[in-house]
Amino acid sequence: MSVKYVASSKLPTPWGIFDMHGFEDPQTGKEHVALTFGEWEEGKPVLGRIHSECLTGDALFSLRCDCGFQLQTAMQDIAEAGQGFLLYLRQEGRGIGLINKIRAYELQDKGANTVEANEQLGFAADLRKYDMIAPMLEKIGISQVKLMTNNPRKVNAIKAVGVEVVERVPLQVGKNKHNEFYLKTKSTVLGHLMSEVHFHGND
Ligand SMILES: Nc1nc2c(ncn2[C@@H]2O[C@H](COP(=O)(O)OP(=O)(O)OP(=O)(O)O)[C@@H](O)[C@H]2O)c(=O)[nH]1
Ligand SMILES: [Zn+2]
Repeated sequence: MSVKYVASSKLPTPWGIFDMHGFEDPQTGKEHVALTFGEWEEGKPVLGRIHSECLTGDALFSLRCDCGFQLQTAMQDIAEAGQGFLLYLRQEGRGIGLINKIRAYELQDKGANTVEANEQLGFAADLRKYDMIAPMLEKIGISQVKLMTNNPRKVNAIKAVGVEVVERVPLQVGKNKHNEFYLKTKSTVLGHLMSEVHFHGND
């Protein structure tokens, strides 16, 4: 199995007190985190987000993408719903890593889109893997998920590792003038489902 559960603690946030569970992947050396909020009956679908690390958006307030806004909104929505989970997966830059993402941003500053930049660097558009989520979800007692995402390919990749996704919940936040082209590329090239109507925040 790809990841090992290590320890749990409380995580107080502006939206409420989550429980935080740490996992280690001995093969990659990556440390992944699961947050849980409230309680659920085993076997019932649970609202949640499977979030890929974006240091720039999640921690450094970048407006180049929508990651930080999605992270905050997901945590807020989970707390408001009274129950839910968030898996924070350490696969920065869709799996190419932080420094390569900065290289990709440099190419994007010169006109490439997010996919072209990856390809110019010799990477596929999306190198993420989801095999670690099955043991993480099992540990926190979840077998069926209502997944907050705009990415149907991610839904399929998650189903492919044996997780039942019973519903896709759109998570369209954070559109601004710096990420307009990026979000457009995600919807036209990467297949993300974005409707103009749902965008809000930082316009
Ligand atoms: N290589 C690369 N990675 C990026 C870029 N912008 C954001 N990322 C990474 O993309 C990942 C998030 O993936 P997204 O494609 O934004 O969204 P998603 O997870 O597929 O779908 P949602 O669930 O709708 O957010 C994070 O790991 C970010 O670090 C970029 O321009 N180039
Ligand atoms: Zn981002």
